[in-house]
This record gives sequence, C-alpha cells and structure tokens, in this order.
Amino acid sequence: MVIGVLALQGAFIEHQKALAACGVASRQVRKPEQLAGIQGLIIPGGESTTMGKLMHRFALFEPLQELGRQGLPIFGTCAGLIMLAKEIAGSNQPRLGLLDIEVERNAFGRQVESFETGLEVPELGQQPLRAVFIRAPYIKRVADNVQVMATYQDKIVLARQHNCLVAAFHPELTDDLRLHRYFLNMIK
Ligand SMILES: NC(=O)CC[C@H](N)C(=O)O
Repeated sequence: MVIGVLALQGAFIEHQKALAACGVASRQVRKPEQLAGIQGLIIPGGESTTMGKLMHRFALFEPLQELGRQGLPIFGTCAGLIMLAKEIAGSNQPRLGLLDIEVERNAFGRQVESFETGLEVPELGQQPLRAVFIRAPYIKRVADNVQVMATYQDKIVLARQHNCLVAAFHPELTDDLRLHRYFLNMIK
C-alpha cells in the first residue's frame, strides 16, 4: 500500500513520518503522474489560499477532484480540511468541494493562535485524542450524511463523509497515531 501525501507546501513531512510509524509507505505528490497507484491521499495543513493556487499551477486540481469523486480515500487536516470543503465562509478561494460542509477559517484565531487539547472521539476509544490546533478552521455546517466525529467547544472539528475524512487540527504533530490508523482502515 502506498499513500500519497500532497507536498506542495505545509506539514507533509510530518504526515509521512506518522504513516511510516504506522508501517505504511508514502509518496510525495507534486505532479499528476505521482497520483498513479496510490490507495489514499493526505492533504496536509498549511495555507489553503496558497495551496489552492499551487494545485492549479501544478495541474493537480482537476485530477485530485476526479480521484475524490471516484472514491479515493482522502484525509485533509487543517488547510487540507478547507481544501476539501464545498463552502468556505466569506471566501471564493479555490477548493475541491468534495465534502458537503461549510468551514470558517482561522476560527479560533482571535482567542488564541494555537493550542493543544484532548478531544473526545468515541470512534477512537475512550482515551481523549491529543489535538494540536494552529490557526485552525472549524466546520459550521454539515449535510445530513456527514458523520460528526468530534467537537471542541461545540464546534465541529472532525468529520467524515464517504471517502473523505477531515480534521481541523494536526494529528501528525503528536505521537498519537489513532487517527492515521482510522484513515488507513477506511482504505481496506
Ligand atoms: N494550520 C493550518 O493548516 C492553518 C490553516 C490556515 N489558517 C488556512 O486558512 O489555510
């Protein structure tokens, strides 16, 4: 099994390390041909406006959208979540629109730029998931068939719809591998 990690910018190395710790091979994706043969894709955190521009510049936008529509499992974290959303509040920046959710960017920014917390995620067991939020978005609206997997202060921060899993935080920055493992289980 090989998982593609979109490597245009942002925290892709950390995702590769987390996948390696799960015993899974990964490949950096910067060109459309590097999408061939991957069984899943991670879109990392970073800066979603920049990432959207680079997706177009590197001719990855349409291929990524097409693979997502065909059912390739995709895991988006932070800016990756924003890239996967159908709607971004107050913005028309490029997005793949694969999940029927609306996101609010930099949603915790005014109170605190970044923080770490323990999240209750029943899908992952009793122990709270350690989650690092960095200028994080949150999900303000979900369609009926979106599964809400965790909230923080009543805001949705982890969700799944069909083949797409999205987290507002950075699971690759802790050594808690449960969310990466959950994603890998979506592939089998
Ligand atoms: N850590 C992150 O990925 C931050 C996301 C960034 N604030 C954005 O809006 O794209």
